[in-house]
Amino acid sequence: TRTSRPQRILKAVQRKATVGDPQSVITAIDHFCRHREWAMNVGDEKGSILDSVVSEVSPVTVLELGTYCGYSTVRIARLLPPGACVITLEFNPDYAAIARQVIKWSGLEDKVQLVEGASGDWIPWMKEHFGVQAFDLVFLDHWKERYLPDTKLLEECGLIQKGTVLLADNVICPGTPDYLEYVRNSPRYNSHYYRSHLEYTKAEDGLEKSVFLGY
Ligand SMILES: O=C(NC/C=C/[C@H]1O[C@@H](Sc2ccncc2)[C@H](O)[C@@H]1O)c1cc([N+](=O)[O-])cc(O)c1O
Ligand SMILES: [Mg+2]
Repeated sequence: TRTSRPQRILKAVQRKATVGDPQSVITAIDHFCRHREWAMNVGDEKGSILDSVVSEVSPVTVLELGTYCGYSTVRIARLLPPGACVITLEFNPDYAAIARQVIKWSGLEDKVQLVEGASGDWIPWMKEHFGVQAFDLVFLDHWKERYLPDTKLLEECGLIQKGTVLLADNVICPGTPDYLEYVRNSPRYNSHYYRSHLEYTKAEDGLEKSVFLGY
């Protein structure tokens, strides 16, 4: 049967990128998705905003919800200092298998912990299983209807503390209205919208950065 789109993205990485060079992996995926087949990576334009937030926060522990092919995982991990890591949750085993190979090709496997499973099942175990005290940065890019329930779950589990930064993709397209309403109206978050475009297109989209102010 036909290969899957994630398999074709991995092939593009293996053909065009240099092992151990994360930037070449990012460039290969962006070129493939801009000129061959669109795919739901955060992309180069929103990716630059993601980079600036990661650099500004300089996080020790990052949680990514929704790995897909590992594009944003590589973008985040390449900016982390030694000792810092990103835990990324992926529900689909086929996507997870591709992402592991993309992350390995970039040479960043030591900074990444890819966990197969659903965010709702894994978040309550984060402290016990990974020894996480609280996340410095959370990148939300999974099922859009899970953004709000998972944020509330992270709060309940004490994984969001004063200063934790939430960065959410697709708050305009496909859109996460209930999440946006929550973080923008809650007195416990300071929110900012970074206007941009849906990856590889001219449609509007953006990232919402929300800093937790504590209880
Ligand atoms: O639907 C989108 N993203 C959903 C992403 C979902 C990813 O997260 C898990 S679900 C999961 C992972 C972890 N825990 C629970 C569920 C899926 O297996 C997929 O890898 C999307 C759509 C568009 N678009 O234009 O249509 C653009 C984007 O940038 C998008 O991110
Ligand atoms: Mg997205």
